[in-house]
Amino acid sequence: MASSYLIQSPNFSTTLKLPSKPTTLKTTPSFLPIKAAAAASSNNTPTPTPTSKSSNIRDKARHQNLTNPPQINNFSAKYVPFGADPDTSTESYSLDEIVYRSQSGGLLDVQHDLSALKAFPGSYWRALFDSRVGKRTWPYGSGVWSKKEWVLPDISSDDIVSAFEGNTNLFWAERFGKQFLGMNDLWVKHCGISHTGSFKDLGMTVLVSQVNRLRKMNKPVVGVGCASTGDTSAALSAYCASAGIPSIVFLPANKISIAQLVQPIANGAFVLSIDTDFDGCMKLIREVTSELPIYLANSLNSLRLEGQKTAAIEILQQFDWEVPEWVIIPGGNLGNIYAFYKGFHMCKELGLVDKIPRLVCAQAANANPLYLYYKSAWDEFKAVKANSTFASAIQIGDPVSIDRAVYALKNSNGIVEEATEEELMDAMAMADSTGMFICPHTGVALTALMKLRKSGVIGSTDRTVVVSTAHGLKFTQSKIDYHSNNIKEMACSYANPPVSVAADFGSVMDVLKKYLSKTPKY
Ligand SMILES: Cc1ncc(COP(=O)(O)O)c(C=O)c1O
Ligand SMILES: N[C@@H](CCOP(=O)(O)O)C(=O)O
Repeated sequence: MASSYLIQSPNFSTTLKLPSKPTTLKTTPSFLPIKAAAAASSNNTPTPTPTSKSSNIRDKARHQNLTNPPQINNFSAKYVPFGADPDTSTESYSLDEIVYRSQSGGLLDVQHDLSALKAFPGSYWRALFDSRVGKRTWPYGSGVWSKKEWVLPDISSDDIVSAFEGNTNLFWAERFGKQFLGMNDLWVKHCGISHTGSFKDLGMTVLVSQVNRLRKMNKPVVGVGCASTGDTSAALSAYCASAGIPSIVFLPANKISIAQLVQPIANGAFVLSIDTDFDGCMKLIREVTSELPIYLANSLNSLRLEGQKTAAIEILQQFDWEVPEWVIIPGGNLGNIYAFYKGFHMCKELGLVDKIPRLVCAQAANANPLYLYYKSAWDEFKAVKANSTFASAIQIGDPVSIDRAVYALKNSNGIVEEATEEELMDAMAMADSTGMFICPHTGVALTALMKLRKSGVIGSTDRTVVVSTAHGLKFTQSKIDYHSNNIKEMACSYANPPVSVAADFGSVMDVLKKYLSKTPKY
């Protein structure tokens, strides 16, 4: 048998058996608790275990830290200019600084000390992450914080603001795959089945936790603000409300769904409805956050992407660390496509897997600046005026993360596709007819899949994951319009309107018989 050693996982409830002891480990990391740490620090005086009546999961985590104090932590992360050459660039910032842009005005990236993480083999990280799933140990019960060492290694668990987000369902789209695409290995990662109904929760737990820490450090942060097409504002306001931090949201008037609008209102955010589009709101929030001590929560802030990247790691985990061929993601402001790339790339870099999937970014044809750039063979990027789309959360013409998206696509042999309004609405209706209840943005991603299947780029047996970014219940009006055949110049080919019928037995029987005569096997 290969040499192995036993440690207890950081949630203290699972003993991990690791294949081999890392040879380059110099200090005992904070997540090598009880047995290994006790051996490393034999004069620890145990403190009494809190009784279940007097303690909560946060207290228990604190107690574990007392009995098993964090050892010298090798892991760290800092901001660096996005795309800077690590051999020549010396510019970097602590994550405790309030900075969103590099000196040259470019984007930032959170850079982890990979050499410290590499002291542990991929098998170690796989076993550690797997050991935390399905537990309620603070904060590791969260799908994001179960990867804490790769997200915000320095933050105290006490400062974390979490709704135990992540760990979302990876749904086998058996019937949709077979019926519409001739595919047998199609999966939908339901990131929208989440606390506030979208993938934004993954990034917002990280950002708001860091703000919580900054405020405890007396840094000048009076509130947190964002521009939003709906989902970012919902997540921001919920996490801020949970931590008692003021949130301020800039929304384009009449351009987001009622279900999305009511979320920040209910969570007590200061909501500004502004007579412009998302790009206009984004410009305003950037100006405002450079004048006032309001922390910027959009994905321009690279902290957000550290949380969002965990969805990619989770997909690999859910496939027992087998890598799918394709991952398809709807794109708007374009932070998420880079977040997914980063999650996959880290897993490869740190030896958890040996390759990464090909990424597809799917845009609405009415808001397609990335698609046009891709089609020009990356010749020249031009922002567009985004037109109205049922995929309203990606009605964005000047995406802040354009450079990140291009990097992700170039380094994953990626593709960009687009979906017209009719295509995305039909795709949504087709998926719903097989038992899903997806949002229009997921309809955009499914359209991209259908086109790539039709052209033969994606094969019938290719393992493919479509990322569903928001809950369908946030977008019911678009479904109502479609199923009522109430959309101008759209055939609504899969509409399924309700049948009005008189309240008598004969009339009900007549319509039922007519219906049943058309159903197979009757
Ligand atoms: C539901 C939904 N899907 C997709 C996206 C696109 O994500 P990104 O802006 O990171 O490209 C957004 C937000 O922009 C969204 O709210
Ligand atoms: N769809 C987003 C648009 C803003 O994106 P962000 O990721 O940069 O915050 C939203 O829901 O507001």
